Amino acid sequence: MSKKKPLSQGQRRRMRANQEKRLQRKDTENATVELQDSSLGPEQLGTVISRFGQHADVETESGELVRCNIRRNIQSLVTGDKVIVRQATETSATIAGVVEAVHPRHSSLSRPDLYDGIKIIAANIDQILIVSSVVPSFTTQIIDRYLVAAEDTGIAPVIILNKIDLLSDEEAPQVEAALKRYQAIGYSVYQVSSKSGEGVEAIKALLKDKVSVFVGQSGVGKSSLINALLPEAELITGDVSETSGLGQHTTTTAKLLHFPSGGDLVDSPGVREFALWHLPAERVGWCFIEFRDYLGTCKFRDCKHKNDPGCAITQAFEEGKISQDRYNNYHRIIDSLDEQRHARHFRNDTD
Ligand SMILES: Nc1nc2c(ncn2[C@@H]2O[C@H](COP(=O)(O)OP(=O)(O)OP(=O)(O)O)[C@@H](O)[C@H]2O)c(=O)[nH]1
Ligand SMILES: [Zn+2]
Repeated sequence: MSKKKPLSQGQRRRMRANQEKRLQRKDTENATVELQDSSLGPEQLGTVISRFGQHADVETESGELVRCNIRRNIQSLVTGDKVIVRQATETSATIAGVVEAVHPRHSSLSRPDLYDGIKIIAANIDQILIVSSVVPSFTTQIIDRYLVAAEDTGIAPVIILNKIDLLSDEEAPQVEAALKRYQAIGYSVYQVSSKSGEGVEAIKALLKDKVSVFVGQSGVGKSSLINALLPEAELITGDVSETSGLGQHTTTTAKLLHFPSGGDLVDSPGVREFALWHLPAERVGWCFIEFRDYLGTCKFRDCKHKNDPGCAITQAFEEGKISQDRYNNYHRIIDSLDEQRHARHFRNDTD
């Protein structure tokens, strides 16, 4: 008769751990079964209207807004995502559906995040509307920074100059010339006044059939412009607000809204603050779209495109193929990125 050897402490521990794992697995299996048992309907296509914690508000193809649980295997889910949902057939509970899967994104907006490195804040955006204003002063520096940030995402940027009711005859020629330079390199430019309504119809046409975000510095008139286009919008303020009777939650998360004249808006304080953060210098050059033809043809691979011998960018600038303004703004951006990097370096040193 063979006598079983008593288990060692280590073996006991391992066995116990395995049992616990098995039980946990059963738990999750049960949870899934429970959801299936609560009679979920067929799969439908939907769009994430907003995401908060473990839940998402999804608009189904039939236009219904459904608060959903999110399947655990879904790694990332943000406003604008196209999803497959199943709705509970008996919908007395607040949570009335499940997000089963996410379709691949054609674009995403992200911002730096203290913990994760990069945090995606919205998906499937078609165009970034860069709002600038003639007041307090018109400046291409800011526009170019936003253009670079937009080009980096691969989402098409459009330039909107707001408050044209305040444009003086004195300033007008200089502003017009700057806008023409943007058109010459391929950007669309719109001039509006959210106050007088001038140009607003053209913006409505621009928004149709697209998902747009408005970005720009504080005070340029983003809220005013959105109000002119979306009169019934509960504009995003970062306060707690209600979403279609589905209960209270904080809407600092991006939210998708429909324009009555067609097209969608994705908005949040975070989206509006979308800006240039750290990009490698080569990437900044590529984001100046008229530089692309010349990139890679400079004499030195690490060319700074400044006083370097054999620089194709500087040559193009000298030949008038790149404007003085854009050339200067490129160097301003590169210099400011260098400063940021130094500041970060210094902070890290003192940690
Ligand atoms: N004259 C004039 N004033 C405008 C126009 N659009 C906005 N304003 C004014 O500009 C100021 C700033 O407008 P907001 O819409 O709050 O600007 P914002 O870009 O949303 O600003 P933040 O909320 O700080 O990001 C307000 O006093 C508006 O009334 C315009 O077309 N013409
Ligand atoms: Zn160069």
